[in-house]
Amino acid sequence: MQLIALTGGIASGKSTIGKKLEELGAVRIDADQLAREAVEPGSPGLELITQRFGGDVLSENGELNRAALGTIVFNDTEALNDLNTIVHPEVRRLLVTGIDRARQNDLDSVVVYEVPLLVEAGIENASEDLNFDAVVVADAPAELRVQRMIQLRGMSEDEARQRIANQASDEARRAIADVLIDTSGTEDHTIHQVEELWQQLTRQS
Ligand SMILES: CC(C)(COP(=O)(O)OP(=O)(O)OC[C@H]1O[C@@H](n2cnc3c(N)ncnc32)[C@H](O)[C@@H]1O)[C@@H](O)C(=O)NCCC(=O)NCCS
Ligand SMILES: Nc1ncnc2c1ncn2[C@@H]1O[C@H](COP(=O)(O)OP(=O)(O)OP(=O)(O)O)[C@@H](O)[C@H]1O
Repeated sequence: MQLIALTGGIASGKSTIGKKLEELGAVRIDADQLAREAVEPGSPGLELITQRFGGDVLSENGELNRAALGTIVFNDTEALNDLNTIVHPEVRRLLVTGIDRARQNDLDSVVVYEVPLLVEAGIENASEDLNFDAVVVADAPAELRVQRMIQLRGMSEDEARQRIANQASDEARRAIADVLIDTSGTEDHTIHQVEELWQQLTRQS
């Protein structure tokens, strides 16, 4: 089994790359998805969030109101740290379960862990004991990512900049990259690089 970390800033194209790798045969594990599972209704994670942030972060049906919580935590570093402390251990547990499952299903599988926060506090320890075979970084300038968030996701410019301000710098991510995928061009350009990466990965195994 090969374990690949796929990281990048918000709206850098991680999902575009992760989905293509999955199409080519990789097992994709998405940290954002695991973070959602960690706070499903009835979960200890959601209970802890309600204790810390109050009932206003729940919607009427008892689910997490993500927009409300996002507005709080992306404007308050301490609140974001508290949220990370609640959610990240459970993400980590779900990740290890996912990796074990992939290994049991196929010893030769290529597992791609798509994780926005690999170099930030909370998740960075992952690289030490998980032993990634390679770290792939989706790389596009922050300004371009702001434009994507505004145009494609309907975010305000302030919101988009706040999200970026709460993440590591492009330089910090580049410093841990074994493979850099330039996502500043067309999607076809990105996909082409992913196909080349897949060829390299499967030649090795
Ligand atoms: C604050 C929440 C509810 C906002 O939800 P929302 O649906 O608006 O965003 P979503 O979860 O889809 O995340 C979108 C992107 O925001 C960025 N982001 C999310 N969480 C964080 C964080 N803790 N720190 C910095 N950036 C973050 C990432 O680039 C991510 O890909 C949610 O992001 C959350 O629960 N975050 C804490 C858990 C976490 O760290 N998730 C990231 C992967 S483990
Ligand atoms: N060259 C490119 N490579 C990848 N995505 C691109 C490119 N050009 C434009 N895009 C668009 O930019 C957006 C990138 O979103 P994507 O969900 O792949 O990023 P992400 O890094 O997973 O974001 P998030 O951190 O929010 O999960 C998509 O809407 C995609 O269509």
